[in-house]
Amino acid sequence: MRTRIKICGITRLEDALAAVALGVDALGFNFWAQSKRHVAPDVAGQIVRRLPPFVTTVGVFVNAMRFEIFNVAGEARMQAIQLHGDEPVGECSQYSFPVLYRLRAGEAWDEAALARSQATAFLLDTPSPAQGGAGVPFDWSLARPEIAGKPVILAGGLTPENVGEAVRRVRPYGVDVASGVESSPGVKDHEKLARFVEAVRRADAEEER
Ligand SMILES: O=C(O)c1ccccc1N[C@@H]1O[C@H](COP(=O)(O)O)[C@@H](O)[C@H]1O
Repeated sequence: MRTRIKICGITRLEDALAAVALGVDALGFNFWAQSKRHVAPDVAGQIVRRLPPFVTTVGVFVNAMRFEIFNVAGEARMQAIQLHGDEPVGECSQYSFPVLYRLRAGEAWDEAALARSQATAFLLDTPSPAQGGAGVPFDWSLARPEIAGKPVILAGGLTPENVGEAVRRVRPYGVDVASGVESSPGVKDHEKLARFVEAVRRADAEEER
């Protein structure tokens, strides 16, 4: 299986186009005002208008009100949303968008509630005082390819150097990275992007042999 790749924290068109040219599957736009990678909805919308088809745009929200999520996701032309705060998992059913729901690795989950939920996938991230994007990996033995029958997207401190090992060990549906492919917050390093994608593809190819 080809591991899907999401590059999160896009704030600039050139970074979005570089990631797409490398064949990534999804781009994340962070609408949490306190994020170092925050992007205004109109700026995100202008970037999205310049993207080719078949690239999923994901709006990242932290404890936002429903009406704000609908307004921002609409204006910025998001195709999916990521709930990355303390939202209860039942909140996923309130949206017509596919929802990536963040789980903190190592916490005790109510698997039955997760299975009943309308989450499309679970984004498994490092528990951290910062809501996300801290660049800190967690113990991957806590991860698995699926949780409650839904695909897992592995996140938290992934880099071009460690993502191959992460994919080999966890075999997640997808991987997600923000800080590990940056030169500074919100600015992607295109060489790191290329090495990240290549490391994932190499791990995928090893699995196929
Ligand atoms: O990136 C952020 O600033 C951020 C802020 C608030 C919520 C989520 C955020 N990013 C998400 O966190 C994961 C892990 O980031 P990193 O790779 O460890 O830097 C990232 O994949 C984003 O989805």
